[in-house]
Amino acid sequence: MIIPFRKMHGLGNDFVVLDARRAPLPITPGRAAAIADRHTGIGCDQFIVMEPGTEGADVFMRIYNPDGSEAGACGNATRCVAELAMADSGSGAAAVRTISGLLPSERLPDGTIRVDMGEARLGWGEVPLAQEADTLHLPLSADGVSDPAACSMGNPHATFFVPDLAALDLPRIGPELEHAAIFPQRANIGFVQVLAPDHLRLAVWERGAGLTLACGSGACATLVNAARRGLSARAATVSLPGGDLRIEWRDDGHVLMAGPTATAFTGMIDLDAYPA
Ligand SMILES: N[C@H](CCC[C@H](N)C(=O)O)C(=O)O
Repeated sequence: MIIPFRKMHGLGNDFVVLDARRAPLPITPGRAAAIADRHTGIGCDQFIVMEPGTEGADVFMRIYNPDGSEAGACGNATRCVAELAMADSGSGAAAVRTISGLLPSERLPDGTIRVDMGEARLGWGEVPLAQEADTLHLPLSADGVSDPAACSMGNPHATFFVPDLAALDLPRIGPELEHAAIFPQRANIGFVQVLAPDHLRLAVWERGAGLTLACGSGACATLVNAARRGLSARAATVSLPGGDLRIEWRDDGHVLMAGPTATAFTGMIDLDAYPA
């Protein structure tokens, strides 16, 4: 089955996007992982399938990590899929549904996309954690980092506050933290340096993907955790290796994320060339 694909990214966090809104596609976790492989597939941080929208959504977005695991949120991909839905409808707004909820999105005058990423979930059972714990101070550490906060944006995030990001060996400590026993569904691990109350520098070791140039849900979780700790305001610029996102934790608990989208190229893919 030969079909078109679109290679997109949000600040370098890159995606292969397939469109299954008009007809279902034979996608399995194994085939998603094979297509995401950067040597034997097209290669991407997340594999995205657009499906028909339900219950007020213009589109349903299914998210696979390169290890084949399905994720409940992907902020950078949400902006990209919202952009595609808006281009199709000719409107300046679109609602994207994921397995975690409905995400209203809009194009801002400067051309960036702002997504209401929904409420940050702060309870230990919502992150989720394996046992009851104070999500502001988790009993977890690794070489050079300790005492993270945690929350969910529809996917699990831990946030370590560090004095100097450049001093950390993230490929060494990321995997052990991602798979720590306290995270029954693993977790995305953020490392943040607070530059100012309205400016955070963040790097994320992503669950199922490793180090990425940007993580939208991670930027949201980081801002929320920093504000909860009194280390930042409720709105800030989050600077990731791939660029900046503007994040706001609204008084109603919803988290707004604004940032760019880009299409790198389009092409055709033969799904039968990839093992199901
Ligand atoms: N690795 C994440 C999914 C992608 C998140 C990230 N790319 C974003 O922009 O939010 C997880 O397993 O929860």
